[in-house]
Amino acid sequence: MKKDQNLKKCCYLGPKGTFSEIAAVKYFSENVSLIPLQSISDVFEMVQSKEVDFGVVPIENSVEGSVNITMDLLFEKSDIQVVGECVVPIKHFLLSYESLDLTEIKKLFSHQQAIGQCGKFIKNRLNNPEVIFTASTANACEMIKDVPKSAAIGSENIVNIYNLKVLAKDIQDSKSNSTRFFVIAHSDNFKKFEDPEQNYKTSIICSPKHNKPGVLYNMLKTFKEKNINLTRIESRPTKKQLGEYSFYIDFEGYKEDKDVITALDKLEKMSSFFKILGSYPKWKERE
Ligand SMILES: O=C(O)C(=O)C[C@]1(C(=O)O)C=C[C@@H](O)C=C1
Repeated sequence: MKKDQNLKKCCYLGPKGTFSEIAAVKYFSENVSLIPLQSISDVFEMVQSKEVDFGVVPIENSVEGSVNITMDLLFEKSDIQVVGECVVPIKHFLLSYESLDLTEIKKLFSHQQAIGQCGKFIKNRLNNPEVIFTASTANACEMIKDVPKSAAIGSENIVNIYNLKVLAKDIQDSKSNSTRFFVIAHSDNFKKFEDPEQNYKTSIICSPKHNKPGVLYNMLKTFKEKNINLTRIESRPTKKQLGEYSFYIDFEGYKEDKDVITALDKLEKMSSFFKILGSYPKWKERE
């Protein structure tokens, strides 16, 4: 990656070799200087402090669902805007510094999402190893260095960085396993998108004001009335009281479109908490 003084800076969950790094490279190509950090929460803090221009964080996986820490930080942190999305196919490799038979592995290290995405392989092919969750897949590869009979789950990219042996390839349960990432920026650095030809998506969070029959139905009806296509709806507990939820909604459209403004105005009136996370170009694989 280039180290040019004039390049914009983008931080991500490191160390080098994570899927978050793959996402950042895929999204920005060579046009950014990459800064690996130790946690997703460090990425949010660095973006909030304006020390970097962008951060790349995982938001959801096709098998394991939402990345809760990212969901919660999007709720909590102010001055953060979602300015982009990127989808990365996730292929997991079983890696070690030793040449081991699969059944010899006593300790298995990886990120919780990666372990979840390889659940069937771990159950069917390994001999019930102790599973240790790590801050990232690349961090798992660092951690197994001095642990005998250990292995890590990580990306193909990491094999050469750490000089690892590949014990098994493509071990994810689903062949179409993929993770969606958000590109975040400080609101002050946010430049309005002005390409009318682009297809945009918008992400919001809202918590209904009242817990009564039909509340969610009425909230969602506002989108139907304006013919707005929802692409995702997820809930997270508000953490205030059992049974109270915030809804994370993604839909097609730009936050300043006339119909979107009308729908969101209505929705805000029904909400005790309401936040527009941002509008961003819908992800398209580049040729
Ligand atoms: O640990 C990594 O390599 C990451 O970039 C994190 C992460 C995640 O949190 O979902 C990203 C993509 C994969 O789904 C597995 C792990």
